[in-house]
Amino acid sequence: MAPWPDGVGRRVLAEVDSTNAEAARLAPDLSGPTWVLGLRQTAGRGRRGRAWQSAEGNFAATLVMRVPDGPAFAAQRSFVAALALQDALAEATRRPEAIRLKWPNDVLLNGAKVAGILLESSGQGGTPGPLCVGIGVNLAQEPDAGTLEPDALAPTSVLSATGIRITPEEFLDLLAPAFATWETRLTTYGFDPLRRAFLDHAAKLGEVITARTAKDSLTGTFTDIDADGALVLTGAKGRVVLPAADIFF
Ligand SMILES: O=C(O)CCCC[C@@H]1SC[C@@H]2NC(=O)N[C@@H]21
Repeated sequence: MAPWPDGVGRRVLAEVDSTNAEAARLAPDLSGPTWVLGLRQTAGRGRRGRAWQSAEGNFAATLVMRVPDGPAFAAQRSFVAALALQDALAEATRRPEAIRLKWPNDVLLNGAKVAGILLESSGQGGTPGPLCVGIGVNLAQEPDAGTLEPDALAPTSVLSATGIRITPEEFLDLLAPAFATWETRLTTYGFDPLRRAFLDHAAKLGEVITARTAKDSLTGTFTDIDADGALVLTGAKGRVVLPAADIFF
């Protein structure tokens, strides 16, 4: 296992409402990037205002870090997080081929959702603050499918898919070094190596998928991720570039 990254802090809390909320509260007093791990999370937040259920034994943590201002810099950290999750889950499960990345913010194990990423800025009053990279992983239990939206991808957990038990603290020891490695690659070589690595592990590349944006629903072949991290679909309307969407398959 790689060592804990230099200069990165760690706070472990027995119970927290949301690690993203706690990270935002702590941010003004932190001197460097810090992981906030909640062993019990009572009001976990998912994307698009959804709730995130964090059952006992699951991983709920947020890395609070400073990035240059601008949405591109924040969005690149969701690729850092996804690739770090790919590495950490591959190490934990010893089944790298079973793990795929669902653009932009989910991780699949045997085709079912095992992890999600939620990026939030901790800024207040219009001033951007440090970025909160929230990560939830179903280590021990998956949510009851009946509690999810009807078109949500089926959930799974590391335990039910593989029989492997790993604690949140052990998982953080895998994830934090992996995140630091991808962050260093990004800041040293730029976004392209991350784009290529993501494509190597992307779910449904070359297949027909449906992407829903706030305004539209588009079906086409998932052909690429562009230099800004946007999804490229090719279909009846030609090549369509979607900076933000939810994808369904
Ligand atoms: O798939 C999603 O909708 C994203 C889920 C992100 C959940 C994590 S759990 C740790 C962190 N704290 C939160 O309140 N949410 C994120």
